[in-house]
Amino acid sequence: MIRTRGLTKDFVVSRTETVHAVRGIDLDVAPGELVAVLGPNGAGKTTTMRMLTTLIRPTAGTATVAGAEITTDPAAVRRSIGYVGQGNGAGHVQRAADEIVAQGRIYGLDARTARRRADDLLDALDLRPLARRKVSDLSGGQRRRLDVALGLVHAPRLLFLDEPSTGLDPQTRANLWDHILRLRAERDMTIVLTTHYLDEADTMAERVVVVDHGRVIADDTADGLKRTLAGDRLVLEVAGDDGRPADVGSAAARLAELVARVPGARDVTVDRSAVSARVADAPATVPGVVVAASAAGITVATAQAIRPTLDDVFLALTGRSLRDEGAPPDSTGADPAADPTATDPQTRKDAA
Ligand SMILES: Nc1ncnc2c1ncn2[C@@H]1O[C@H](COP(=O)(O)OP(=O)(O)OP(=O)(O)O)[C@@H](O)[C@H]1O
Repeated sequence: MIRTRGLTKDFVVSRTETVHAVRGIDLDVAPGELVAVLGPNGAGKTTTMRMLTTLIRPTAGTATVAGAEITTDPAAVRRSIGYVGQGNGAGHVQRAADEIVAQGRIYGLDARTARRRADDLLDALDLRPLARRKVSDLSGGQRRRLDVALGLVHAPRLLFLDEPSTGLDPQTRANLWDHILRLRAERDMTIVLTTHYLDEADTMAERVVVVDHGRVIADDTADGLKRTLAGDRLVLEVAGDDGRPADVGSAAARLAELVARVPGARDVTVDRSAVSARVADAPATVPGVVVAASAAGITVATAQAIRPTLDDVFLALTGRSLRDEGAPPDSTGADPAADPTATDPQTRKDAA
């Protein structure tokens, strides 16, 4: 459904300053996949999505989206895709239902089909009671559902969602996702989304593509990434025979030796009565270690199997936390984010 090779975007901000927003991305997305693109601020997620949706032209590289080349046949790409951007695309004075119909008409649907599709989407996205409301009167979550309806009115095979749930409360996010996943199942859609929410990428996506400084630095299932890049952590607490610190310390040291023998165990550390280690599968490791400890006369008082998060994955990959917002952008000059007038000449041309 998507194939990119060496996809690159430089923004020439001034004669002395070029932002290397996307630095040669190779990405393949199969039909029906749900892929989350994850990365810190300024990583190049939106720029990549804007190239794939033909809103801006790449500086270099190739990309085929839904069977059409983005630079030579952008109209064919646009017919096959839906795009829900970061801002609210919906106008402010139209009524919700009219907005969807108008969008359908823009995509070349005849009036009847546009109305029928709008009707279906109002039901599917729980917008029916709001159909006659002005867009400006809708809440953030309702607006976001309307945005999704606008992205889906021409029944695209491929849907791009740029941070679909940013700013929504947890319940509204969950509700929006229920709707999106149901529609995806009904229509057999391919979905590519960007998100800042690690849990969202973790639970919704079958595949997570981690982007940093304009490059793909990891690409796997969330579980695969965690297994190979972060690993589980095992934390065991020993109980001393009579509670004396010396006994506890020596029991912990002996337990650490046992843990170190677990195949694949690494970073084994002892902190007073606690032994901690990285292992491939912590829950599966606990019983064997507890039995071996007991056979050696060591009582394990508590055992915790700690699964890594995608943030641990990002930390392992980059040494930074994804939760630290405001990662510095890559540029050969000053920070373009500091200059609100900085725009890409190509963007201006495309927007015109
Ligand atoms: N029109 C533009 N002109 C100049 N620089 C730009 C332009 N658009 C994006 N950039 C820069 O390109 C880099 C990548 O931006 P992009 O919006 O793709 O990041 P992102 O990963 O989507 O970030 P966020 O999570 O904050 O939305 C940033 O350094 C950004 O400042």
